[in-house]
Amino acid sequence: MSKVAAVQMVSTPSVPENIATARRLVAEAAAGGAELVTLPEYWPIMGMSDADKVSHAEQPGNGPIQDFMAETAKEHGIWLIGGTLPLVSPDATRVMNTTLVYGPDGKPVSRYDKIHLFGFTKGKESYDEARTIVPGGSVGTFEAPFGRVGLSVCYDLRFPELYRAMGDCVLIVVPAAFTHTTGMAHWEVLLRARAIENQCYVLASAQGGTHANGRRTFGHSMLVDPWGEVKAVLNEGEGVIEGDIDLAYLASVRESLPALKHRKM
Ligand SMILES: NC(=O)CCC(=O)C(=O)O
Repeated sequence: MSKVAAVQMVSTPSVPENIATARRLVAEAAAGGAELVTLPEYWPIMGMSDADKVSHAEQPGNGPIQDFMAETAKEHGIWLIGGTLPLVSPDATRVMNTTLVYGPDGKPVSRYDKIHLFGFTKGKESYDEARTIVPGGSVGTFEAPFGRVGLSVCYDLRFPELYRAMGDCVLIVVPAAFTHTTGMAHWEVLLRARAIENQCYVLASAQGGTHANGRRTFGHSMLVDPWGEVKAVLNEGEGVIEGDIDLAYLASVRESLPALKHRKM
């Protein structure tokens, strides 16, 4: 069995403050025995205006946010899935919303740029990520000691074909910042659906509270098992959830209900 953990945050407009919070919560997860820890979407910048978010973009391999993640993975000897951070894109006015994964030696092992960009308008609530983010174009996975891990970000959760394209994963991670409105309606159902249809664990690390920019995020960081059962959840506020990846259990679910073998397309 391998222990994994998800960090939930209510990020503020201050990068140093968010780094301090992430440092404390990742240390707590590692002290609890987690081998793999994931941070939420835009954990260093979620509380900022869109213009400020773009101005904090880092060059790949260079910047205080990436330095922190590399040092922290090494310090605790963990696999750190760095939620997302803004990385510079060829388009000077927009960024890539990127997940970087670090191994226990602190070296980067994988990169995934969020593919599906969120858009939503209901009454006074309106979001259009395409204004500040350039979409990625490739699937992201990496091999952890317990098996393949698939990378996705927030709104990606609504596109099941992305997860099929990852191949056979033991664990899917979903750093997120779901809105409170859409989260109430869809978050848990979508996470459980992805776990059930891919017969794997799903670990989601969320933003969960009211941010300085007025945005309210849903929280409910969650670990779901391959049968679709919720094993751990944190409703709101910052904190850590953890649980086990049990490969024998995953194999037993796939053996008793061989849906993945019955696929026709
Ligand atoms: N940051 C996001 O991708 C938000 C996605 C979301 O809230 C949704 O309902 O989907």
